[in-house]
Amino acid sequence: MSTQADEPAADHGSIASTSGLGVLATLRRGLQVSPEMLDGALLTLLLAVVAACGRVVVPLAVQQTIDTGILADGGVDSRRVVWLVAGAAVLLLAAGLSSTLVNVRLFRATEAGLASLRVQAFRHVHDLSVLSQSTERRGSLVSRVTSDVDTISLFVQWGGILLLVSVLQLAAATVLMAVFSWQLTLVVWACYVPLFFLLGPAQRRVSVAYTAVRAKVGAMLGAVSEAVVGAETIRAYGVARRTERRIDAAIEDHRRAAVRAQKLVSVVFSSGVLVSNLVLGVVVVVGAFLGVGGGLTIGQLVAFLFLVQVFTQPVQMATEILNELQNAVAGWRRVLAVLETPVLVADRGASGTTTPRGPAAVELSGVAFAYPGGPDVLHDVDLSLPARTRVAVVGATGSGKTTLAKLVTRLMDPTRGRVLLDGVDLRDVPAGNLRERVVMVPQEGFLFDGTLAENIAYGHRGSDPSGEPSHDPRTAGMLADALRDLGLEDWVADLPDGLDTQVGQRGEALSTGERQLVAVARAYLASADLLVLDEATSAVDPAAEVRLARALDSLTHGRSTITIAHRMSTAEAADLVVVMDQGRVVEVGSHAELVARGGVYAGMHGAWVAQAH
Ligand SMILES: Nc1ncnc2c1ncn2[C@@H]1O[C@H](COP(=O)(O)OP(=O)(O)OP(=O)(O)O)[C@@H](O)[C@H]1O
Repeated sequence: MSTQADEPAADHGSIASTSGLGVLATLRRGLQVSPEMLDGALLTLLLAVVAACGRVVVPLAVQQTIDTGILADGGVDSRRVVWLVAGAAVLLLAAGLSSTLVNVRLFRATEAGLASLRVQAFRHVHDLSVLSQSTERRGSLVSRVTSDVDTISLFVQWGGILLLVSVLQLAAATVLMAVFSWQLTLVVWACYVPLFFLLGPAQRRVSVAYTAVRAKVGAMLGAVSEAVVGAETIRAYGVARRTERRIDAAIEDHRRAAVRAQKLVSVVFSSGVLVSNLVLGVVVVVGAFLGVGGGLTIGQLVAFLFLVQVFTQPVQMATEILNELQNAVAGWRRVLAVLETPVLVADRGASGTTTPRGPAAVELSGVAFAYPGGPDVLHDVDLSLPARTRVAVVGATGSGKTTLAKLVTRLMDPTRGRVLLDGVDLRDVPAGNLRERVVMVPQEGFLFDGTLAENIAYGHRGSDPSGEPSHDPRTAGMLADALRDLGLEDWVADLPDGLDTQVGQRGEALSTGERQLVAVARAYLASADLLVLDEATSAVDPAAEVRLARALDSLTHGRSTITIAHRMSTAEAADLVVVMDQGRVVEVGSHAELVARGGVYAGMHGAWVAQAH
C-alpha cells in the first residue's frame, strides 16, 4: 500500500517553451493532432496537378501553333491555329477553376484543423494546474493559442499553396522542356540552381531586417502609447520636450530600419529579375545554336522562353516559403508543447470518490510543497480542521498562508503528503464534486464585463455542477434572497441601475469595496460546504467596511471556512486560529488559548493591540 511517505514527489512540470521535435516530426505530430487538415487531401492534390499543368498550357500552345499551324508544311493552317487557341482556352479555364478549388479546399481544411487545434490547446490550458499557468506568463499562453496558431495558418494557407503549386509547376515545366530539348533544360537548371542557393542567405538578411522593423514598430508604439496613457504625469512634471524627443527618436529608428529592409528587398527582387532575363538571353543563344544543328524548332525555342518565366516565380518564392515554413514549425512546436504538458491536477472523474454534501472537515497530513525549481515553502504540515468551524490562518507575509489555501482548494497538489476532505484524498475527489463543495473566494473576484446580476450569478451553477450559470427567473429570486441574507439590498438599491448596473471590464465601474461585495455575494450563491477566503487587504471606508464585515459574517455563518486573515480582528472572531511561520504551522488553538500561551500569536496580537490603541 502506498503511504504518503513513499509517494513520489509531484512533478510540477511547467509548460516547455517548445516541444523539442524535429521539423518532420513536428509536422507529423501537428497533422495527428489536427487530422482535419488532411480531409480530402488526395482530391486537392489532383486538382493542384491540373492547376500546375495549366501553367505550361500557354508555352505548349505557342509551340504547337508556331510549329504545326503557322509554319505548317503547306503554308499557314488557320483551322489548326483556331482549334489550338480554342483548346488552350478550355484548358486554361479548367486550370483556373482547379486553382480556385485548390485554394478553397486548402483554406477550408486548414481552418477546420486550426480551429480544432485552438480548441484543444485552450481546453488544455484550462485543465493545467494554476501552477503550470503561472510559471508561464499568461500573455504568452494566450499568444500560443492565438498568434502561434496564426503563423501555422499563414504558412499552410499561403506558403503551403504556393509550395504545392510551385513544386508541381517546376516539375511540369521541366518535363515539357525535357521533351523539347534535354540540353537546353540542363542549361536552364544550371542557371537557376545557383540563384536558389544565393537567395537563401539574402532572404535570411531580409528576414533579420524585417525582424528589426517589427521590433522598432513595437518600440515606437510603446513610446507613443506610454506618452498618451501617461499624458497627465508628463504634463505635471513638465517633461513634454523630453518625451517628444524619445518619440521622435523611436519614429526615426523605425524609418531607418524600414528603408534598410526595403532596400534589401529591392536588391533581392531585382537580382531575381536580372537572372531571369539573363537566362532568357542564354536560352536564345544556346537555343539558336541547337536549332542550327536541327535539334530545336522555332516553336520549341519560343516555348522555352515562356517556360523560363514559369521557372522564375517559384525559385524566387522558394526561400520565402521555406522561411514561412520555419515560422509555422516554430508556432506548431509551441502549441504542441502546451498540449504535451501533463495535466498535474488530474481529475479522477467517475472513477473517483464522490463526497456527500454537508459539513466539510479538512485534514492535512504530512504536507510539504515546493514551487517549481524552488525550495520547500511548506514543511510537514499536519492540521485537522473540524466541520462547521471558522478557521483563521495568520502569519507573517510569505509564511505560506496562500499556498496552504491553494492546496486545500486543489488549485495545486502537495509535493508530499495528503489533503483530505471528509477523509477522502482531494486527488480522488472528482473535480465537479470538489468545485461544488469547496469554493475559494479571492480578495477580489474577477469581474466579467456584464451586469452586476450576471457577475453575482456567475457563482451559481444550479443543480448541474458542470452547467452554465442559469439565467432563469429562479436565479433572480435567489439573487434577491442572497442580497437580503447578506444585508446588501440597500447597497444594490443605491446603485444607478440596481442589479442591471454594468460593471465594466474587470469591474472597473465599481469601487474596490463594491468588487469585494460582489465576490462575497458570488460565493454565497455558490453555496459551497467549505469556503476558503483570502481576506481583502485593501482599505475601504469605515461604512463599506462594516457592510463587508456583516456580509462576510452571514456568508460564513454555520459553514466551514478557512480565512487567510490579514486582520487580527478576524482571528479574534474565529473559532480556531492557525499560526504559520516560515512554512510551518507553529500554533493552533482558539484566540483566547493562544493569547494565554504567550507564543508567536500572542506577540502578533500584542503588537496589533499596541498599535491600535
Ligand atoms: N508562484 C510562486 N512561485 C514561486 N514561489 C512562490 C510562488 N508563490 C509564492 N511563492 C513563495 O512561497 C512562499 C509562501 O508564499 P505565500 O504566498 O503562500 O505566503 P503568504 O503567507 O500567503 O504571504 P502574504 O501574506 O504576503 O500573501 C513565499 O516565500 C513566496 O515567495
